[in-house]
Amino acid sequence: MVAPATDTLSIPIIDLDPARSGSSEDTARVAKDVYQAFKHVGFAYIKNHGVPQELIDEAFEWACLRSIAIIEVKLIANEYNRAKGSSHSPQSAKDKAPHPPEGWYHRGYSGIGREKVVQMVFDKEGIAEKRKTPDVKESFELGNETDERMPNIWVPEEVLPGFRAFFTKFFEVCYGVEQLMLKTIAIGMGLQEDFFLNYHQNKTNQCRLLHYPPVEEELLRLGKAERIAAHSDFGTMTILFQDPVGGLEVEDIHEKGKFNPAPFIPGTAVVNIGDLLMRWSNDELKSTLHRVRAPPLVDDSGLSGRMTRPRYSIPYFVSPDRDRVIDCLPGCFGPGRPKKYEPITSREYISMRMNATY
Ligand SMILES: O=C(O)CCC(=O)C(=O)O
Ligand SMILES: [Fe+2]
Repeated sequence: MVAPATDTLSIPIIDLDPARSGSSEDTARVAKDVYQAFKHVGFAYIKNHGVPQELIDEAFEWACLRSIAIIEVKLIANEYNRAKGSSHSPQSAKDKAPHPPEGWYHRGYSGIGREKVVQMVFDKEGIAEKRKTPDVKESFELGNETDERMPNIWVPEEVLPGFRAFFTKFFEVCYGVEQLMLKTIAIGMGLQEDFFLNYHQNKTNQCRLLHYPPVEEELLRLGKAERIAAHSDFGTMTILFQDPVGGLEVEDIHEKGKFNPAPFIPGTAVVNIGDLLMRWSNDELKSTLHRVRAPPLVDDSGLSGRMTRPRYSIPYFVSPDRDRVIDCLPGCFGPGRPKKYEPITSREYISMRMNATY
């Protein structure tokens, strides 16, 4: 059943449960809703997605308290250090897992200002210009434990015991959501149900722990600082868990440049289509621009110098296996509907976009 999130917000809420446990008619109904959402909005909220709430809570606990946040980690780390008689500071813990200099090798910890998300800007000068307005965020990236091209870069076990084991499990559970979504998208598009699954065998996905520290609200509103600038995601789709703070905004499909809030809705994850699936479908499914700005004001007292609350989010980026060629899907081109894009491998496209952000 699809329900609008609010009167003004066009992102539908889709219950995945019938597609998991219902009849083939139930699955077909969910698949139709998923297809409509991605065709008309590019975004959907999914509920009964299959990631238990306790696991999500624990993931945020790691992100907020034990992993990447600076202030909170200090407290935890100090307690931990006292107990262990060791001398790790939280910053040095993060510095023990640094993101490599190459943009494409997207693993490990990136401090504030390290990554600057840009939208289709690839020339050096253009990128340098964009970097003048930094993204005020820090992140930790991890992927499939068996990925040989991009091995994970973990904070050492003795510094953050249990972190690696937890996120290895979390990553696998998210893969289950991915599989269900890929199946419903394929059915919704009239393809064999395992069509996309066959392109996503190697779990070349990426899970990211994002922390946007407090920043002066006015700087965000004036565009002098950004949390994450307007961009489209690169791969097949993104499954995003967000905290209740808010700030995620999605471009209105009918009005370029107008961004609508995508607030936290308890019990849901946000799913959006990435560029590769848009290319694959000859633009039938939309890779919609989105960004993170200041969360909505609770009271607009106009005080300057006011700080925003920190925001945490955990996106799981789904990409096709690296060597697979993404070419226009059957049924998405024909007489009077030419292919809009050249075929490209998943690796080529994603590396090109990633390299522009570091
Ligand atoms: O923090 C968020 O909600 C958005 C993150 C995002 O869009 C991204 O990392 O691509
Ligand atoms: Fe994104």
